[in-house]
Amino acid sequence: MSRKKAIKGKAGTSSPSGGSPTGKGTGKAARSSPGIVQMNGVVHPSRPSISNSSEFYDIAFKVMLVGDSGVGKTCLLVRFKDGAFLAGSFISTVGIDFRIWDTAGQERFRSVTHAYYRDAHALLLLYDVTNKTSFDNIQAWLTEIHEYAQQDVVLMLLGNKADATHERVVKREDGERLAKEFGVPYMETSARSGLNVELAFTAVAKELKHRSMKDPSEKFKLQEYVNKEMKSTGCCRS
Ligand SMILES: Nc1nc2c(ncn2[C@@H]2O[C@H](COP(=O)(O)OP(=O)(O)OP(=O)(O)O)[C@@H](O)[C@H]2O)c(=O)[nH]1
Ligand SMILES: [Mg+2]
Repeated sequence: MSRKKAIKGKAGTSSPSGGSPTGKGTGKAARSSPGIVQMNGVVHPSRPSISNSSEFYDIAFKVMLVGDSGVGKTCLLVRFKDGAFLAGSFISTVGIDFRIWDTAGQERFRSVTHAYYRDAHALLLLYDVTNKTSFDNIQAWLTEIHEYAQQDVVLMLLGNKADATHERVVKREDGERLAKEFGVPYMETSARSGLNVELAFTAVAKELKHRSMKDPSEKFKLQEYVNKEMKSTGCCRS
């Protein structure tokens, strides 16, 4: 059996309580529509999308995007989906099926979000580089993650909206420092320009695949991979 023949990915986005885990919100994003978005990346485009079924897949992962309301979780996911349809290596092998549950982020959905944490294999934790509050709330998000997510969940911190240079209030160095402090891989992204979007998902997928191998000959180092890939494409350090 080839474990490589197919990888099924599920992704969801979440911002419980319509903002931060502290309930403070970001201030910047007045609207609170933290939908839970589920995406099934289905290999074999000739097959119809198969939701809630893993019979065709050797490996199935669930990935969640979390962070304050308005940091760009939905945009990042949509950007990735479009990239996946357009970009080289994915185009011939991956079809994407989206199901969107727009939960509006009300308090009463918090328990739903917590249930998702428990099942998540990977979490992309986003803040918005133009929104200091969303950055300050990262620690609270990490507390929530430690409380509800699996202990060995793959976690990556993303500073999104890196394209918005004029509005930027959180420096890349600040993100790096925070990530180091908590031992979490980190990079900046932009759903608008596409900066590092595919890399973020690919890095997480590679880490998950590595972990799922029965006999991992060497440990996959997510941050090193990300740094190498950013350098080799000559992109995106600021
Ligand atoms: N400049 C810039 N704007 C972005 C980027 N990503 C998202 N936005 C904008 O930020 C706003 C919020 O984006 P969403 O993706 O809806 O945010 P969200 O995190 O899903 O928010 P909730 O669903 O409320 O939790 C939108 O107006 C987007 O256009 C980005 O990379 N760059
Ligand atoms: Mg959203």
